[in-house]
Amino acid sequence: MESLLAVSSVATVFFPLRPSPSAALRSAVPVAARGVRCAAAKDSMFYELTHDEIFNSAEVIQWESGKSMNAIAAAQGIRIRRRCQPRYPSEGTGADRAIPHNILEQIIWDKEVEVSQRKAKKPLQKVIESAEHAPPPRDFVGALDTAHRRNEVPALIAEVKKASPSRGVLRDHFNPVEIAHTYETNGAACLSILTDEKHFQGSFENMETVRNSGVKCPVLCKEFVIDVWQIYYARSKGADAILLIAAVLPDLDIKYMLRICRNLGMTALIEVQDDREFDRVLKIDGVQLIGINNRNLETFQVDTTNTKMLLEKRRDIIKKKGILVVGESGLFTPEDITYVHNTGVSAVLVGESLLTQDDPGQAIAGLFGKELLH
Ligand SMILES: O=C(O)c1ccccc1NCC(=O)[C@H](O)[C@H](O)COP(=O)(O)O
Repeated sequence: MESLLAVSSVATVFFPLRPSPSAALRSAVPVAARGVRCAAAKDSMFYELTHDEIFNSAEVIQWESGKSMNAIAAAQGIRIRRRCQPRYPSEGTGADRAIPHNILEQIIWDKEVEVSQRKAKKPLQKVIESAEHAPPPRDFVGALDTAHRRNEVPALIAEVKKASPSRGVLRDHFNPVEIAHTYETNGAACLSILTDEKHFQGSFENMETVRNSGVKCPVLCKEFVIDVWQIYYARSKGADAILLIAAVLPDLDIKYMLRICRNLGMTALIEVQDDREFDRVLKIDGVQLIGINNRNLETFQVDTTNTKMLLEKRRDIIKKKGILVVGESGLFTPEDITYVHNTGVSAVLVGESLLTQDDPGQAIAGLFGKELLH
């Protein structure tokens, strides 16, 4: 344990934005070290990681042997770099670090600044305490599964987003509560609510207001998670599920964040976009829900054949593990829905094609070619 505590104090003191060797470990240790004694922390943050889980982790061994966060991530095929202060000369400080390579990297760099500011205002311990007073979490996967069986088409996760980097403003008159209610009335199984302010014009306030407005659908916090603080914060605002993006998070972060979600009663929707990410995620125990994004978050290109290409090779393992798969992005017509359904998805995540219609809820029947039943 000593070694871990030492590691943690280095990370905490010198690299406040550094989310590694994983955000998970760095966040875990200070909580324990500061003697947080609330139930959530006791159950999920520290005490549940066994000695073997911590010390057999290849990532920790790499980290302790001097590899940087970005080097560990790159070894897993992750191209998104963290803009933490360099710890080793090999991380570089040159011009290549000053300019993000793509929009996802820009979003993550902005998120590092945002999260550190939010944490300064409301430290983890306070957020954990707030999460204990949130409304009880709802069963996200159960709602999808039930809706899928009932309607014999993929269950709908209907997205509430005002704008996106690829499309700009989708809807001038944007009332998240109104949109959420019309989605629910017209058969959405779950809601996805963008919380990123800078790039999507979303907010945690939107999500909290919708969750407290009388909707019954479970709510996904559509956020760019880089730190466990965000998971507790999302729960404190009523989220039932949260997005974890494999293109951004190394395996150890995903494992640890999954564990935190489980202990909070939340579902993690783990998003993949290519073969490598899919295979990484399938090796992680306890994954219930995987989203295949048809949109390449680095180039914005949308290609619905991505779902088919990735799923057809992995049907057996998905079935064996009982994982529910969500087809995400770029779905506009009943043919698109049938196409991804035939590839094996049980749910779809749809934003733009609904939000650009006068009544996003009524647009659901047009998208599916029939009305969805509750
Ligand atoms: O939508 C974007 O431009 C975008 C850019 C960078 C990162 C994420 C982005 N979108 C998140 C999503 O994947 C979508 O909001 C979601 O899957 C719904 O897609 P759509 O139906 O195409 O709005």
